[in-house]
Amino acid sequence: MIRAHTVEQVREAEATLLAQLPEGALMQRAAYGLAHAVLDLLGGGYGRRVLLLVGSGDNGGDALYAGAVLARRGAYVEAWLLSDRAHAAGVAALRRAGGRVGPPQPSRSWDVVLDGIVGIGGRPPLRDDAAAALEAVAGVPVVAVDIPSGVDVDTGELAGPHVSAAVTVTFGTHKIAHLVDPAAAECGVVHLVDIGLDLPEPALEALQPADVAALLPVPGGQAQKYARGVVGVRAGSAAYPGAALLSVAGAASGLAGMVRFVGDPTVQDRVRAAFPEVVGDGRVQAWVVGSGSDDSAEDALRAAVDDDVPLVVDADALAFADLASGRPAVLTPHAGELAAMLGADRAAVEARPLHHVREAADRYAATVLLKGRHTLVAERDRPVRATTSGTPWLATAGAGDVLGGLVGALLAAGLAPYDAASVGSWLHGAAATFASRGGPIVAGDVARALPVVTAALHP
Ligand SMILES: NC(=O)C1=CN([C@@H]2O[C@H](COP(=O)(O)OP(=O)(O)OC[C@H]3O[C@@H](n4cnc5c(N)ncnc54)[C@H](OP(=O)(O)O)[C@@H]3O)[C@@H](O)[C@H]2O)[C@@H](O)CC1
Ligand SMILES: [K+]
Repeated sequence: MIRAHTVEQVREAEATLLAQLPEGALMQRAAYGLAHAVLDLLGGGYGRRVLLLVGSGDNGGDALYAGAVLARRGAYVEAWLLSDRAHAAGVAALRRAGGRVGPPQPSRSWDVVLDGIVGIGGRPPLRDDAAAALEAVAGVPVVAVDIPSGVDVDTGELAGPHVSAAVTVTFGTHKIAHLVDPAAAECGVVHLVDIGLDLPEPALEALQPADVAALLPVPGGQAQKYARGVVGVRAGSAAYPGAALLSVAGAASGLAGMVRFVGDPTVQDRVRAAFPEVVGDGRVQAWVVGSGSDDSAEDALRAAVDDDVPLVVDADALAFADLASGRPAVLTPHAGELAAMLGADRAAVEARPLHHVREAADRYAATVLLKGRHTLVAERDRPVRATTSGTPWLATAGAGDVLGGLVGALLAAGLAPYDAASVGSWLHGAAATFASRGGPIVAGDVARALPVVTAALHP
């Protein structure tokens, strides 16, 4: 599991550890980890040209000490101090190691910039001098120290000019901005340096393959189809038959024992032709409702709610999500749908996805899965789960229908809504990555890749 903590949690853990260690020890751990990540990125130190952007806090201190390590490895290192209160011992260490301190020489070109402007002590927006420094080095790859300066650490929101990093080297634990967009998209590859912090329950987490493998219901030797769970799909319409086919494709991933389909008769024929294993109405352990349902969405959701089993509420049915409130249910909006559910603007949801997904989980008393580059799953009193599997090629028509069906299958198989949503989202992203191999995909490819990706979890 990748765990992310708030600034306050990190500060508390840091204080405990600082009291037990000699002065400066934590910063030395951080700086060594940082320097080695830079050496990895550059393929060595000798002859490389490194510019440090140094603010007034310990984030700048990390950059200065890492700069000293790099200078001792033969790099040419210059520190551009953005404050006259830069970390004094760090400045002295860099000078002793042969680094130069002062405004950068205009003619010089840089292999890498270390962003030590602000870390977890920064309060966006960045000050003008810091923003001007970033402009001056535009185009040079940046390694962000702890956090790309200018992003909001605890929310993942952006506020004005900020660093776009190739690599972010963070310390002790991930921070929320490393996992939540739009900030997460500015972090590049995130590298965690263990500095020995003892941390509480995280504010946010991201499942890793081993977590998904542990949560996934796997049939035992005595399994039979009904006991493995039956998932029902109420989706599609004469106008949108494809949505039904893709929802069923996700549901028929093999993770539940059986799939039922209920819907428009013409759509039903097409579903049966494409999926001979799918049967008609009857008892289910979970319903998936809404994609392509057009104006039958409300009736379909009411019928599903009457069965009193866990639900996936998707697409057209989200307009009636109140019906699922307080029930075991996963609501699966994209940003536009979530905006409509909350009476907000789509742009506001995209700028503050974490805030809005939490608000929806609270308002609807349900599990809310907000689709996006890093999908978020929120439920009251639980850490939000961010999905980091996936590929940009997954932004394709019908992919959401497959996801809804898949989450429904996991609910039917016995996972609680929070786990079904986050495990389903992870598998969906992993299947997309597998199917894509770096190239374009369609939604059906994602569904077809699900069994392979699932099998790979239990080698
Ligand atoms: N926690 C840990 O376990 C460990 C932490 N470590 C490191 O310490 C870092 C935290 O250091 P920190 O607390 O000194 O704060 P930091 O992020 O350097 O910035 C604060 C300074 O920035 C300034 N400033 C504020 N807003 C600004 C803005 N918008 N634009 C421009 N400037 C702004 C503000 O200046 P002032 O307002 O006082 O002028 C303030 O003094 C952490 O991220 C990690 O790198 C590791 O060494 C070891 C383990
Ligand atoms: K930084």
